[in-house]
Amino acid sequence: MNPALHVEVVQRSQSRATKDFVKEIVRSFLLNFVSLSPGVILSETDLEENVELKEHVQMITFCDIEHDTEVLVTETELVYHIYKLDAFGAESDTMTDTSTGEEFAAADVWALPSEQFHGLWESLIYDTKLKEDTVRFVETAFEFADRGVDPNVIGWNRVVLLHGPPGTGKTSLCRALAQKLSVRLADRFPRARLIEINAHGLFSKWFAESGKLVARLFERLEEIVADRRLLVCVLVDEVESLAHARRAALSGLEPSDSIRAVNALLTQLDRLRRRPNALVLTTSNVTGAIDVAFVDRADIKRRVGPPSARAAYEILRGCCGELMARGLVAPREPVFELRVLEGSRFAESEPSRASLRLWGVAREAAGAGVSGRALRRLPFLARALHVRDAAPPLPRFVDALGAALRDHLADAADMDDAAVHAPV
Ligand SMILES: Nc1ncnc2c1ncn2[C@@H]1O[C@H](COP(=O)(O)OP(=O)(O)OP(=O)(O)O)[C@@H](O)[C@H]1O
Repeated sequence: MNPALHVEVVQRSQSRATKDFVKEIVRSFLLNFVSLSPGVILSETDLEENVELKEHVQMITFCDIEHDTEVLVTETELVYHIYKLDAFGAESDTMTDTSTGEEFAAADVWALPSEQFHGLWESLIYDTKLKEDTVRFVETAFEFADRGVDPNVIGWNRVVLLHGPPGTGKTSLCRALAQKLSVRLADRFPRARLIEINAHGLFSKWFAESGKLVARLFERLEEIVADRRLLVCVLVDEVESLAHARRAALSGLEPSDSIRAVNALLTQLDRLRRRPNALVLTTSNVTGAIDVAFVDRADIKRRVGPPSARAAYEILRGCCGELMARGLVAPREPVFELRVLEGSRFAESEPSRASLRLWGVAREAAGAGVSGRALRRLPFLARALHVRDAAPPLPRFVDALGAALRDHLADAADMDDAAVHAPV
């Protein structure tokens, strides 16, 4: 038997059916298939001919975690995850600065799986198995916690550190990971929350009060993690800012109670990671050692870099698809998958010309180390600045993307220049 294929099923919010019922109708629907392709998503239009599915199911995703290629239904165990999306978005856990009465969002709290993060996982494209490996790491860590494996005997913990240059998708990947875990671990944890701590804010403007704010924030967190059936993912973005704050405090630039506040936050996070239902997710733009002990001990440390040429091509291909679907680039025509493009059959042929040019843009972007964030902005810049007609054909739009990329690179070079010549 092959490794399991995970089938994620989004149940419609208004459906009152039980999970077992939904699983059964999806299972019998999938009996019609001989093989399934990991990564494929069946949306409303694909499901509308089946009356029951149409009523209860919004989307079915075959996850690409274990498999790269098509699998035969008869030879693969299908593992079903049925869930509804939370439509409410984040609630800010606000606190009040007692000295001024001002309100401050110390953390944003999301109920997972959230509608807001739906599709985020699929939208992140890396050439390596970064996403898949990270899920496996965290799942294994929860399995060890479940079985009570002694961390003194075998080194493992539930602290994730994603580090790398800005705009490479670290924060998005943390959110997507929390969402994925809420779906995959639903048997163990029927409910899940993502808590994004506003560490930057806690220690910049609110220094005088930050000790009290940290204490209150963690009192709330303690209440939340006390529920063992709740998965609690705590995200601390730009964790190096904590180390900076502490260093500034130690060097006498900041008042001494702020040292205590930063240390309190670190101690609390350290304590939190020992709770069997908690996961601490951290990101950093600094690649070297970060002066924060509990992060140093993170077992799940991954470097996230700018997209490779292949990943950049996939990102831009998705962008072109979206603009064609919205009628902003017309007519609709295929942008080929890279492996199809690489097959000799398509090389240099008319239908593949736009794709080949897009591949050229992707290679240029990757060669210059353009981030995923900047890549996702290129289509907007191309459309705003480099095409005049309402709906340009794809080849012209791809040329505009190339022009937008060159603008971006020239701007980046200007900024570097300005940084070099800026007064110190
Ligand atoms: N590899 C990628 N694939 C797809 N999209 C990406 C990729 N990298 C970045 N993006 C997009 O770039 C945007 C910025 O991502 P995000 O804020 O998560 O990056 P970050 O690394 O946390 O940045 P920063 O360090 O500046 O906070 C997101 O919209 C994300 O979708």
